[in-house]
Amino acid sequence: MTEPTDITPQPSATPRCWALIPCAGTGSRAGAAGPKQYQRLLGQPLVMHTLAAFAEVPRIDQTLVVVSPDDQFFQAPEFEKTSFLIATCGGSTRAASVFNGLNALLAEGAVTHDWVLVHDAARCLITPQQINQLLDACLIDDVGGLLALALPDTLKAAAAGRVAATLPRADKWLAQTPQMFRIGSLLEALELAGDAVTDESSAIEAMGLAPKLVPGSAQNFKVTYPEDFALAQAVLLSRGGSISGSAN
Ligand SMILES: Nc1ccn([C@@H]2O[C@H](COP(=O)(O)OP(=O)(O)OP(=O)(O)O)[C@@H](O)[C@H]2O)c(=O)n1
Ligand SMILES: C[C@](O)(CO)[C@H](O)COP(=O)(O)O
Repeated sequence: MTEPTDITPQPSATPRCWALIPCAGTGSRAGAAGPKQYQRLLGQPLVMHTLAAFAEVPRIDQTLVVVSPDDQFFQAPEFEKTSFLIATCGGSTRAASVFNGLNALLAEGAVTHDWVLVHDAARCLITPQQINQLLDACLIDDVGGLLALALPDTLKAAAAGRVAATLPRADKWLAQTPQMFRIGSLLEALELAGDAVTDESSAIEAMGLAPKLVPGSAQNFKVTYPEDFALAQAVLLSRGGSISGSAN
């Protein structure tokens, strides 16, 4: 008698790496006319600079951009033949957008054992080299990790607008993105953590795990305030970028 065939889905021998780009924020602190991720830097929408970096990393199998349900930006004809996927499942918080995006990845054929690199659309100065450094550090790690910057300045605690204390900073890091974890672990962690967490690492930490800190770059800042647009464009220019398309 022949053994029954086991049709239970098995984790693939080599897990795939997906990128998930939360792009559903309103950019309220940036003071622009519309969402900051679509403001032009060197003539290109900010998020296109972000996506260009991921497109240059062969180990990223597929990139999914999470936008708000009413977002029309990627419906323009020029995006008909793009290499990335769009999911209109953005939520009211970043955590909700990421959670919904992870489920969209599973619907696209990802499995829970695969890796996901979650990266803010608004961090448009990320480089393929930095993404590769995170991959190198985390693909051999049980938990995963994130790009982060060791605190470069003296750290003060405040009370009513005055210094209350100078804090030790040797163990302090600024969290950046990408943040890289197994899809299944991150889904479970976000489900437990809820909407309050502001990054993926916080959710994983709440499960009692210690993500790896991978040194990033000060240039990988998040465009957050009005003055950040000019700074980001200056960095792009310093890397040899030139104005293309219609400048803003
Ligand atoms: N509901 C949300 C909120 C944020 N984001 C995304 O998460 C990234 C980082 O968030 P942040 O800089 O806080 O963006 P905004 O929420 O857009 O900015 P603000 O807080 O100033 O309104 C951005 O790429 C943003 O588009 C998202 O996908 N869904
Ligand atoms: C995820 C993040 O980029 C880490 O620094 C950041 O927390 C997201 O920004 P937010 O303003 O906290 O939503």
